[in-house]
Amino acid sequence: MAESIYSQGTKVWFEDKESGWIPGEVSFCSLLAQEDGTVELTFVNQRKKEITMKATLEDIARNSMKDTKQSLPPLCNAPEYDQVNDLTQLPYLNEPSILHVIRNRYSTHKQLYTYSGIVLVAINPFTEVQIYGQDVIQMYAGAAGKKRDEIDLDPHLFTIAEEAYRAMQRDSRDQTIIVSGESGAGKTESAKYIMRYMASMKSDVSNLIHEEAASSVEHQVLATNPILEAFGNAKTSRNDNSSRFGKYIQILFDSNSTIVGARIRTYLLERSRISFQQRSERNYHIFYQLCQGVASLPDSERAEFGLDGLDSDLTDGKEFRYLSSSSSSFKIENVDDAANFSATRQALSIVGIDSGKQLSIFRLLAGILHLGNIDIQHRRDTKDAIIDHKSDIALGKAMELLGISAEDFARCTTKKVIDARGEKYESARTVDQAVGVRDGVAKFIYDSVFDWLVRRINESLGEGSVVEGEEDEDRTYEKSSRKGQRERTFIAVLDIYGFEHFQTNSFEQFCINYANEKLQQQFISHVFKLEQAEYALESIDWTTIDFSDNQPCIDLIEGRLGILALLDEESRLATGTDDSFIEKLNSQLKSPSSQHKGIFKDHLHGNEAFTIAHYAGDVSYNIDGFLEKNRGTVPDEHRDLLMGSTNAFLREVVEVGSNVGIDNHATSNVHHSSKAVSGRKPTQCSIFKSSLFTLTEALKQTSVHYIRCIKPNEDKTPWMFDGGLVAAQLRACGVLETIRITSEGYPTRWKYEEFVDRYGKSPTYR
Ligand SMILES: Nc1ncnc2c1ncn2[C@@H]1O[C@H](COP(=O)(O)OP(=O)(O)OP(=O)(O)O)[C@@H](O)[C@H]1O
Repeated sequence: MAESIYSQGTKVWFEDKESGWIPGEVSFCSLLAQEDGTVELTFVNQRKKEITMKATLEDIARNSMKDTKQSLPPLCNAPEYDQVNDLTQLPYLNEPSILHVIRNRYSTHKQLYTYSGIVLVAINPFTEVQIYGQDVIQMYAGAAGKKRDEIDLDPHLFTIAEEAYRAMQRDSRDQTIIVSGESGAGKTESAKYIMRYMASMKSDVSNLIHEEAASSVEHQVLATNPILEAFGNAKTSRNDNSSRFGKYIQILFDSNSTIVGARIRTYLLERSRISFQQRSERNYHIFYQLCQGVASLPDSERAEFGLDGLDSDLTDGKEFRYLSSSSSSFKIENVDDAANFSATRQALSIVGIDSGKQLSIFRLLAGILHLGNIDIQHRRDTKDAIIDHKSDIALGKAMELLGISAEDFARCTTKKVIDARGEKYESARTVDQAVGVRDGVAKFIYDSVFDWLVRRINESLGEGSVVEGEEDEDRTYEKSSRKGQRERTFIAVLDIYGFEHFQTNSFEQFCINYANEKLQQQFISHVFKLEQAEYALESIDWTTIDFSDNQPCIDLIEGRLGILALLDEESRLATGTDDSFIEKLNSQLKSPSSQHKGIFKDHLHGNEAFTIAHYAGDVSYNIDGFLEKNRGTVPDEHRDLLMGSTNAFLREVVEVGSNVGIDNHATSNVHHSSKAVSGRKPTQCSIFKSSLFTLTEALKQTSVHYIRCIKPNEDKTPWMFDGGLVAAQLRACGVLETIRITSEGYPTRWKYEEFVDRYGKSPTYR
């Protein structure tokens, strides 16, 4: 059979600098030496270039040249496969063939979705497409219970939603739909369509989307979207509505498969955005909504908040430092912040956060904005920090809103208390330190407000005040839920940031890529198991097939003496700095005998960064700010000030914010059965690690479905397909890896009849 693979006229793909891949064909082939089966192959590509290669039949069968390890050109599929719904139906599974099908479906036929086995590949259209209406929902719901190839419907998000719903009903088992992809790829939009689909299963969805004041559970579940977006999304250079946190939303169903509530977990809200935004980016939407919508608030609050003046012409009103670190306009094209403010308020009311509580939230947000306007200067001739008197008004306003004494705040911010063998004395902070403390307080309050909101939504939508992680142990399928109904199973949507690799990568990318390593591991083992199951079904020997596991990379990050452990150790030392952290990394992880050799790599530019060989490629992390971001907390004096505030809501919020970390940490310590680190404030990475642990454990208990969102071009242009960009994302999200696994085994799949039809003929070598 090997002889006929590259017979004359066979279509192949060639790598091309300009277009990624271009077609070509075998123009001539001859068997040079019968004894070792050496064949000379001549190809001509689309650019009329001739390429000649010598290969043995063994090389051809293996698809790589033994001597050079060079690959032979991948084979092209026949044109009738150009639009297949499922990539795994391709007789030849290789990168160019996959790209060709996806490109053809997307750019020519305006089809966003393609299956790749258990994965749905979703390409962002960057324009409105009429495929999510009630009529379409009904079509997909109408196909209930049928297999994909038994229905005459295009691949769709709704197929995945429907499959999850039916599997939940059939198996009484929890389901998770993992939606991943890079920023702007369409995860949040996809997650919303799936949630709408679920919400519509027993209701009239047109009501759910348009009706103003319904209070059905479905409506409450959908109302979580605008709330989370207002508080957790921001304009970034890549996406005007970018989610700056990960979320796992479980939609809870009773035994009649009716929605009875929802439960939300969130991961790692980006805190740094509160005090600083890059050029052309914004702070969280809610701040602009509040400034633009303040006119709609009662007069007393309007005066108290001190935001007036901003509601006239925001483009040149940059009164608030926290909203003006980027030089861009405050406005987002086609976004009406004032209208969105009323939508956010309405959604808050729907989930049971009344207007009194809403004002309490806005009071804290206004407090944060004024806090940012407190100027910190040098005391004359020294480096010591003092609060500039010109910002006394901002200080007064911020502290009035936060219910804290301005004098106490000013003192604690400019001076720190040092405890030297039981004797306490005050020492001045530098300006940088004081600014860091001021911003740290703002970030801490905002993060706590976010945690509080999530907890309130969970209480109101069915979870009660269950601590994250606890319910995984305690939970039974018959756990009682709200309104006296019984929660039986859930369908969850995990909307999580994909693998990130920027010019400069920091703590956030490190955490995100760590999460992706964990999810990738589960994904690959899932795919591998399915592959094995298929071989078993066909009675094919699969014992020789191996796949590369990313466990060594996970060990490097979360192992006992791995990067996270060293980061935490250094963060807890009063003397710890970013420099001492990287020195520690280098000394502990870089020795020639280290088990992490090849995964923890030298950085070309010395001690500013470290490099990890991730499954999706090498990423260098700049260590600047790692420790500060990881500590992520406020000094004890400030915590005391916040906890002693006369603003009862701030106290409540700070309590929730402080406990989220501690609960997580305690849970993770139980899980890992290591000694509880009592009295220590959990660091950001330890909180993240334990919430990831809880997540991966939860995923193991559910049946998982995968949606990989892909950004087809950087310019957000509808129907434009940049092959190189798409290939990189398919690699990062594991689609190409699954193809590789398949290729390690049996990459060519023909139906018996097709096989006889093609290979039943005699070889065509001359
Ligand atoms: N199915 C779709 N139909 C039409 N437009 C879409 C669709 N999916 C995404 N978009 C467009 O792409 C933009 C980015 O999508 P989305 O916010 O869902 O990306 P994301 O992957 O969640 O990004 P981030 O990680 O930054 O939150 C949307 O605001 C919308 O304009």
